[in-house]
Amino acid sequence: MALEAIELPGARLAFDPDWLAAGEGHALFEALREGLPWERHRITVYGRTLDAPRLSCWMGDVAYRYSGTLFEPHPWPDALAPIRERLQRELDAPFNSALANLYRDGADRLGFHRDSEPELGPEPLIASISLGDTRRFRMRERNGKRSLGLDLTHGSLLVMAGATQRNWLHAVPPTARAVGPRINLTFRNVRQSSSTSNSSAITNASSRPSRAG
Ligand SMILES: O=C(O)CCC(=O)C(=O)O
Ligand SMILES: [Fe+2]
Repeated sequence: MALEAIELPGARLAFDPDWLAAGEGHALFEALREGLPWERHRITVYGRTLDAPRLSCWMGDVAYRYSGTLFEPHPWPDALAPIRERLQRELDAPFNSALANLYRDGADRLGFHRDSEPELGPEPLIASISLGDTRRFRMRERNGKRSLGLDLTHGSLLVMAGATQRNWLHAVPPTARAVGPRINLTFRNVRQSSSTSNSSAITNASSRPSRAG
């Protein structure tokens, strides 16, 4: 299948449930699960510092600040090179960074947040690849009542662009269903000039009820 638009007011979304062939996705899942230096990030929410309820790994070419912490990137693993190249080619956009999240079971989660760090620019293009067990992705309007649920299946690609981060929040809620591990990769482009400077990003990030979820 190809990328198809998902109609949502004030957002630009596209989804391809089969972006990666199943076998390629399984090989990538195993390579990343075994090979990435998974960490439990510390996150600051409303002034409190907590362990994130999932494992993460920040990769790429530039440091990145969120929820009050500056993350030095890990180098790109070989397994991601063809994925990054294909995304850049197909979406005609650069991606100098990626955040990997490992949801070990249904208790691991990500609370409602926006990917609205200033370093991503006003209309970030974010390419989100899911591997492993399916988890439900939730979107909720920031200033309205509309919401959307989307099953992010193995090998799928979700693209968030345009005003999506301005108008919508997103989350991966916990589930009581028996689910196995899931890896999500969000490819982003971080502007180098502001990513290493000043504290406005910290203030901005720590006021969001974001990553603890
Ligand atoms: O796991 C997902 O599908 C979403 C990840 C996400 O929103 C993020 O890393 O900012
Ligand atoms: Fe996000």
